[in-house]
Amino acid sequence: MDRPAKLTVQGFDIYKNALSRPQQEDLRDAVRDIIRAAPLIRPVTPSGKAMSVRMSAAGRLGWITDRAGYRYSATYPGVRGREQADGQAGEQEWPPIPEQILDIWHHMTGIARTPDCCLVNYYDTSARMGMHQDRDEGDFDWPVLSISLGDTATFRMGGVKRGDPTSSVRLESGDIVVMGGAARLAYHGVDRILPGTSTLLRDGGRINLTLRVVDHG
Ligand SMILES: O=C(O)CCC(=O)C(=O)O
Ligand SMILES: [Fe+2]
Repeated sequence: MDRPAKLTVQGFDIYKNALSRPQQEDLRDAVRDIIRAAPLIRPVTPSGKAMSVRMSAAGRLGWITDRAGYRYSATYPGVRGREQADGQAGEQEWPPIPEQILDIWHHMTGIARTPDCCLVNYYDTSARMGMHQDRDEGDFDWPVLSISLGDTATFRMGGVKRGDPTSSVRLESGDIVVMGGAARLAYHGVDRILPGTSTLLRDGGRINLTLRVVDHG
């Protein structure tokens, strides 16, 4: 994997076309394995509103949200079919972060430390994500790395204050974004998914992976 060309927009480092089609297919299959172990759930925000994005995670910690708040959890909050036929949420750990995803993190960031969380977001063509900061981690010196797979998204980037001017870029399958430095606490969100823009995912939609060092305590 070469170091792809970088475009910087409002402090967000955007690497277009960073992953080849075979790499994207390999990642797609790795994500399928994660989702098999920890099926996608549609989380609710602390106010009780269902998110349009569905989520899973891999790693030591997964980011979750429910009525109790936004946080990282060492266990999967959903109900797993086979072992949890009684309908009780389990005390099941998240699956490990696949090696090829860790390789991308190390290669793109140059950071030796392994991320704690690989959040998996699945957007169907009507899903979006409102403008927000990623601020549930314990240390904002570590960047967040994001990988896009499947249909193109319109990704909106702002500043560190809500209401700062924004601009948007199209993130296509195989693009990588690194949010570090000034952009680490910048607002960002996904305005929309452009249906039919990729053949990577059989049923369409978009997968976004975000890698984070959580570093609590
Ligand atoms: O889907 C994306 O590109 C961004 C996801 C995101 O901002 C997040 O999961 O915090
Ligand atoms: Fe985010």
